[in-house]
Amino acid sequence: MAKIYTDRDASLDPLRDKTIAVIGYGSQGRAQALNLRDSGLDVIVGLRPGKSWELAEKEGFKVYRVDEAVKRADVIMMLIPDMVQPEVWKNQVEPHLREGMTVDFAHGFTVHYGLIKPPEFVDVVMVAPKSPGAKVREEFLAGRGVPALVAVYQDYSGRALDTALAIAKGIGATRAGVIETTFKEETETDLIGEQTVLVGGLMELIKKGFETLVELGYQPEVAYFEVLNEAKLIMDLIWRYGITGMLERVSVTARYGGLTVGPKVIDDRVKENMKKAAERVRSGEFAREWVEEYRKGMPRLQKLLEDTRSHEIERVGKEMRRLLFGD
Ligand SMILES: NC(=O)c1ccc[n+]([C@@H]2O[C@H](COP(=O)([O-])OP(=O)(O)OC[C@H]3O[C@@H](n4cnc5c(N)ncnc54)[C@H](O)[C@@H]3O)[C@@H](O)[C@H]2O)c1
Ligand SMILES: CC(C)(O)[C@@H](O)C(=O)O
Ligand SMILES: [Mg+2]
Ligand SMILES: [Mg+2]
Repeated sequence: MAKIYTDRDASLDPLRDKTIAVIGYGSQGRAQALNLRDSGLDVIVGLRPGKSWELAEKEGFKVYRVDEAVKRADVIMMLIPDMVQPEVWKNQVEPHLREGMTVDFAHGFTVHYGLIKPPEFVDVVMVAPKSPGAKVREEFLAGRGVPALVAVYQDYSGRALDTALAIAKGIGATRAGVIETTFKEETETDLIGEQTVLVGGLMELIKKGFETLVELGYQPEVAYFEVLNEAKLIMDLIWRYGITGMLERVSVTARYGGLTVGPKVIDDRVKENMKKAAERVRSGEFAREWVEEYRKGMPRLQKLLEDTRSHEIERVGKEMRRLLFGD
């Protein structure tokens, strides 16, 4: 049984009288910095000059260059993109680390795949929200939290887990539930999950469902409402009530059709494909490919993004979202 921590099991004490430097003010950085500050903790932000710097200052933070922020802090939160972390670490973080500091990650990628090798005199922990950054903030403001995973990679002080749990509490995650894991388990499950289900799988399922309806001659707007907009509404039912709970809340016709046809569409070959993707993550092959793509300037990523942007579902989606949300 997984070890799960909630608010009762965590205290903010390990972070009191400490300065936390949140490095990066993007998706996770902004959400976590704001939540930690609202939890009464001392937070500064480390960045390079640019839009994020202006935003963080506008939102009331003292902002410093990364090296300067590291010098002023006791706890460093590495919330910049995974591929950017190794260089920033080498040039601006590592040279200024002092004995007994804590370094926190929101994903284990760089440490697990050996792109960052922390010195032995610091605690190395991870608090990985199982959520996009915007929701980390939104749920916190609503008095709730998103679940997270917590892990200790290196326990120099003997109190690394307490510090990690304090971070989890400060960002609101213990309100929801925090599971203890390892850097390896978090890194591999996060990558496998986002590639096969959350980002890759969902996106492809919706696109292929849309293409199928449009190719059969149905109106693209009808197809959009059917397979994209309503996917969120059905997902909300699964999220809140579970799969059986969702089945209980759709028509008996949908229940029978879904249960009989679903496994024919998403068949065992899909699972075999998922296992292949998982193997590439577990062997480090995906990480090597991604590092290489990043070094080349990400031409493949740009091309794929452009193809996605020009897909018909995006054109129709823009119109339909204007109707739904007025934007
Ligand atoms: N995005 C998510 O929802 C999410 C969810 C869970 C975990 N994570 C993890 O959180 C970490 C941060 O990811 P993110 O998506 O929030 O990042 P992001 O892409 O939103 O980070 C952008 C921020 O990093 C700053 N930045 C970029 N390069 C920099 C540099 N050289 N020096 C200083 N600052 C720089 C930018 O100014 C900006 O403030 C990653 O490890 C990621 O895997 C992200
Ligand atoms: C939000 C996700 C997909 O869960 C996260 O893992 C990420 O990499 O952005
Ligand atoms: Mg991820
Ligand atoms: Mg994730």
